[in-house]
Amino acid sequence: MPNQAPPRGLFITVEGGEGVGKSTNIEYLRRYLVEHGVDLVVSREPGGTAMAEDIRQVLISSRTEPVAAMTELLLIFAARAQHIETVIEPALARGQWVLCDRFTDATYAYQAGGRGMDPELIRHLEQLVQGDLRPDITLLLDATVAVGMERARDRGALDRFEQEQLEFFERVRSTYLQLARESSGRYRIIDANQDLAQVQQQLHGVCEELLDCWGVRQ
Ligand SMILES: Nc1ncnc2c1ncn2[C@@H]1O[C@H](COP(=O)(O)OP(=O)(O)OP(=O)(O)O)[C@@H](O)[C@H]1O
Ligand SMILES: Cc1cn([C@H]2C[C@H](O)[C@@H](COP(=O)(O)O)O2)c(=O)[nH]c1=O
Repeated sequence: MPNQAPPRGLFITVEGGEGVGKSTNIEYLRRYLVEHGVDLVVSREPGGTAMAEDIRQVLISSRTEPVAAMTELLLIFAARAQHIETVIEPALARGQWVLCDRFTDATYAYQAGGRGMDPELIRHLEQLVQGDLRPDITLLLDATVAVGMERARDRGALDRFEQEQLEFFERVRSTYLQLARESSGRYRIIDANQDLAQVQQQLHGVCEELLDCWGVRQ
């Protein structure tokens, strides 16, 4: 009898502005899903492979030379191409779930919303680099810019993106909220202003929904 391919894994992304709690809550999600038997790959963007992590360092390092918005955008998609081809696609094809800290919605929020680049340009690159690959579900951790930046500052030195003006982060936040409205079927908005226990209570509900969805796929 021919081997049957495993059902394709679920592609989950976590988005939000600086300091809203993505890393902290990805660890909560990872633990919950693994404890419930999910074969999971956790990754992040920019990054997720040795080469893409090198590109991440180039992107986030503070520097005196001004960085052209186009250079930034192309580096982000170069890292993404490497990440998709060597990590994300193979994992999904093996039936593993992929939980990724940021993906292309971050490019719409930061490069289009924050920097003012034309979203059509991002759509072209998205199609070129990703083909049909899109997240199945996106969790948006939404907090006010004041709350997120206070948490980011308490954590330590700020990187090149974190040194932007408050208006930049307001545009990033409103772009994320607009994306969530436009793709409401894919998005789950989590109120990340709350304390950690309350945030994780909201995430618990999403995890149950994800496991139900998994049951349907099996
Ligand atoms: N709900 C919360 N209430 C209070 N503090 C929190 C909460 N969530 C996270 N933190 C703290 O805020 C800081 C930033 O959290 P974390 O690094 O998880 O955010 P992040 O979204 O990954 O940040 P960045 O995108 O800037 O890397 C950490 O010190 C974390 O312990
Ligand atoms: C994927 C992606 C990321 N960025 C920016 C946003 C953040 O400031 C940094 C990554 O650091 P973090 O620890 O995840 O906060 O990169 C971006 O501008 N565009 C993107 O597509």
